[in-house]
Amino acid sequence: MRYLTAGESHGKELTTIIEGVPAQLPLTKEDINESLLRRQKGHGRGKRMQIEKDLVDITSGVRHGYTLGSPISLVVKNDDYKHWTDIMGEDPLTEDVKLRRVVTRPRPGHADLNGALKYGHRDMRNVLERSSARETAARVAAGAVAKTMLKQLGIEICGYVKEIGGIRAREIDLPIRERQTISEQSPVRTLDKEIEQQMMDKIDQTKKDGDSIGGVAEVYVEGMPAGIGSYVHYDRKLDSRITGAVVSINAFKGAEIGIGFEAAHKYGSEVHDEIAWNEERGFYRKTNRLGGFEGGMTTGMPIVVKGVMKPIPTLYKPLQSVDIETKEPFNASIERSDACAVPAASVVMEHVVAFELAKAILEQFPNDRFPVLKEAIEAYREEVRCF
Ligand SMILES: Cc1cc2nc3c(=O)[nH]c(=O)nc-3n(C[C@H](O)[C@H](O)[C@H](O)COP(=O)(O)O)c2cc1C
Ligand SMILES: C=C(O[C@@H]1CC(C(=O)O)=C[C@@H](OP(=O)(O)O)[C@H]1O)C(=O)O
Repeated sequence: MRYLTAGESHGKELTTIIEGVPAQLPLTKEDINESLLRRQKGHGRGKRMQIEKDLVDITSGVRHGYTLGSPISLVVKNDDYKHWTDIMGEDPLTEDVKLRRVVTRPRPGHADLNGALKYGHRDMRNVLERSSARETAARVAAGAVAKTMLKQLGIEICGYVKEIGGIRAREIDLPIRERQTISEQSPVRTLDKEIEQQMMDKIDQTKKDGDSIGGVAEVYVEGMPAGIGSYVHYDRKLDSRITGAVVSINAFKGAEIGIGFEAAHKYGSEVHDEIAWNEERGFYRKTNRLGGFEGGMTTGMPIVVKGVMKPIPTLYKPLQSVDIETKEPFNASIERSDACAVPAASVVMEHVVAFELAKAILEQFPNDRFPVLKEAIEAYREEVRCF
């Protein structure tokens, strides 16, 4: 299974094409819309999210609520496009618009300058339109299809916020359903009610100061069978695929599995999870410090992945940069931006991880027809339990 996305931030629409989804998987647009709307929520976002109402149109690959096995295309309209037709439409730019709206001032921390150097664009709008995290709506749409498949295979996934601007959530051990409900109700999508208000205050203060903040999101998965992924080749190691997918999200700078970087200063006896066995579960680990992975394969324990998001680069508080035409230094000033998008990004992270998990499952089991896949996974789970 693979996917491509297309679309500019202020263009007409975003398109996602997913290839390799098995036939006969029950799939409706409500499954996808729920995810899209969740991505739009979260304290700290700017005015753009009040303009958009992300709803999907499934334009191919699904009939009467079931996938066909053919490519699935998903379209999400940009409601903001109507305000940008002179700049983003098909007609040539008028001189007046050129003077007013050509972007020659790169923002530190965004893709503007590198993209201009690479593709030779002197109007950096040609870069920022595609480098914008608006594209994450299209990725969430793909992930929602993957999540729908995983759910029907008994695999549940949830993303939430662990830290915003230095305010950390406590470690709270909850079953997946509670994680889903609690994070959903939280305006900052955290599981820790006690620090929720502090996180919001921090975001509000940062916004007042014209600055931005980042944080840490976590994704938790229950129900993945042991032995998904492989140790035999570098590009089949599922932990590396997942962390790669996390770092591919706009503004994500790192990812860790389980205790991650903490392992650097602990003894082996404090890190590795002891193996146990009982009739009901088969083999399991007594603890889960390694976050559900050993040797690039799932252990059957919950998967725990964290991702760190840097602060948003577009700041009201100006940072120094240099105009690419005049070569004069200037202080960047902006019209609108998110102050903190970690809550929204936790939803994006949930969906990119879901896609990688679903893809790994489809590589390992019969993947043409969903009912056959489901049976094969059930048989495999039983085989592993009785091993
Ligand atoms: C959900 C989400 C919303 C974002 N919103 C903004 C924004 O409003 N302004 C901005 O400058 N960057 C925003 N970003 C981050 C930029 O897209 C990102 O920093 C940029 O593409 C450069 O990529 P890099 O930070 O990964 O190097 C957002 C990221 C995410 C995941
Ligand atoms: C549109 C989304 O996020 C955008 C991501 C983004 C960026 O530079 O990454 C910049 C902002 O866009 P605008 O300049 O139009 O206000 C965010 O709103 C979205 O998440 O759907």
